[in-house]
Amino acid sequence: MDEENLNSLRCVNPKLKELRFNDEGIITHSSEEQNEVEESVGKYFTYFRNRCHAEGELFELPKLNRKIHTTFLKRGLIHLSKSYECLDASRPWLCYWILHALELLDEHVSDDLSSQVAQFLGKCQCPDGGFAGGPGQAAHLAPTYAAVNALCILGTEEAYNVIHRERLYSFLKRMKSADGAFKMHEGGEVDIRGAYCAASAARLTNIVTDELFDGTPEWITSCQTYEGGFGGCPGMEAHGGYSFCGLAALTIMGHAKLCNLENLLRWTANRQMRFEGGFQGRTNKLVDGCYSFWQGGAFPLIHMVLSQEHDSCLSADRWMFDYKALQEYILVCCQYPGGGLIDKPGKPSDFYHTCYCLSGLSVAQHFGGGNIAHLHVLGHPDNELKPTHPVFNICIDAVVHANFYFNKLPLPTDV
Ligand SMILES: CC(C)=CCC/C(C)=C/CC/C(C)=C/COP(=O)(O)OP(=O)(O)O
Ligand SMILES: [Zn+2]
Repeated sequence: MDEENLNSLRCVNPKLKELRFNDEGIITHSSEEQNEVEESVGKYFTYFRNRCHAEGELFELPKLNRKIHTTFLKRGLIHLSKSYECLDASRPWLCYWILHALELLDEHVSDDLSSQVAQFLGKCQCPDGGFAGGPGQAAHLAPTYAAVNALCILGTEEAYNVIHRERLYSFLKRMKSADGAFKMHEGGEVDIRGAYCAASAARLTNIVTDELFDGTPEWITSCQTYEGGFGGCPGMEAHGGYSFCGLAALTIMGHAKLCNLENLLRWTANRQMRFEGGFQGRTNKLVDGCYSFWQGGAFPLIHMVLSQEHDSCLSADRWMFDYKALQEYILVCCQYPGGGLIDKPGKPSDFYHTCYCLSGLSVAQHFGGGNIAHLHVLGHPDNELKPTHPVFNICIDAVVHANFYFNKLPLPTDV
């Protein structure tokens, strides 16, 4: 199409009316948005630096406002505002997001509240196994993953005993298709989240059998795209959320090498934004604090597998991503003054972003060099979070404790 036609098309098609010109040529709608984000993020960095200079040495360190985030989180465990009504089918998720954020901050939940949460999650468990988004709803793999994670974070005998392992196993088997993929719920969509949610819940509760994941690693691998990341299903666009699910599920199944890890590493590393320091979820999209974990969490997993093969080029001082820039984005741009963390400047806080921004911050602090031996806390030393387990995204001590408890129990007999 020649220049003249292109110009008239822009005028005719209302969807393209956002297109603007500048001296260098066309600015697309998405590059316009990218410019706006860079401008607002830039203001935050500038504001932070000016404030540091004004207030002197003591304030030169970006600080995690633990107190205000803790207050926000603890209130959410007891009371949710009306704006959370739309998450009525995601109630175990809310428990998980809040509990995980609190454990990262090393905040204690009282025995009484812990017991109330465990009992509530028990009400979300379905008679035929698995957990639903709320009491009386249908079992679904996503809230099942969230409920198992939340109960493992609580880590009490009462919480562990909520999980009916035999029925959980039966539910997971019912969700499995012949090609190795998992559907999210009875009659529901098949996508890579299903494989991860099933693998994570099964591994934590020690109900993994060869039969349960027969063909699953191959199906997951078929979701890797030409870009290097994973799509939700074969043929879909690569996305950080799906890539994490694919890689973490393959890791649980001991088959991470089935996919092309070099391509995945290149694609993931290139999703870190050169100006903002945070990650985008997919090519040509905007930075978002939650991808600090969905993308950032892939590095320790990739490191774990590749370092077994190429020891020398993956030593602790060969960073796979800019862990300082990620910490800076989260600390400077993603803390909401009223408590909680956010997607990007200008957005309100919510429990999802609080959970995944803090999870990403934990990864950047503890796994910047790939393995846990090297801690790099940007800013105030008090910013240090507990290390999250990059496979399950609950803290490592909670995984160890759950393994200790469930690995003593026998595998379920076929039901
Ligand atoms: C365990 C589990 C259930 C994991 C979920 C993983 C996850 C976050 C998947 C994201 C899916 C997706 C295509 C989002 C795009 O949203 P968007 O278009 O609003 O955002 P974008 O512009 O940043 O891509
Ligand atoms: Zn987000």
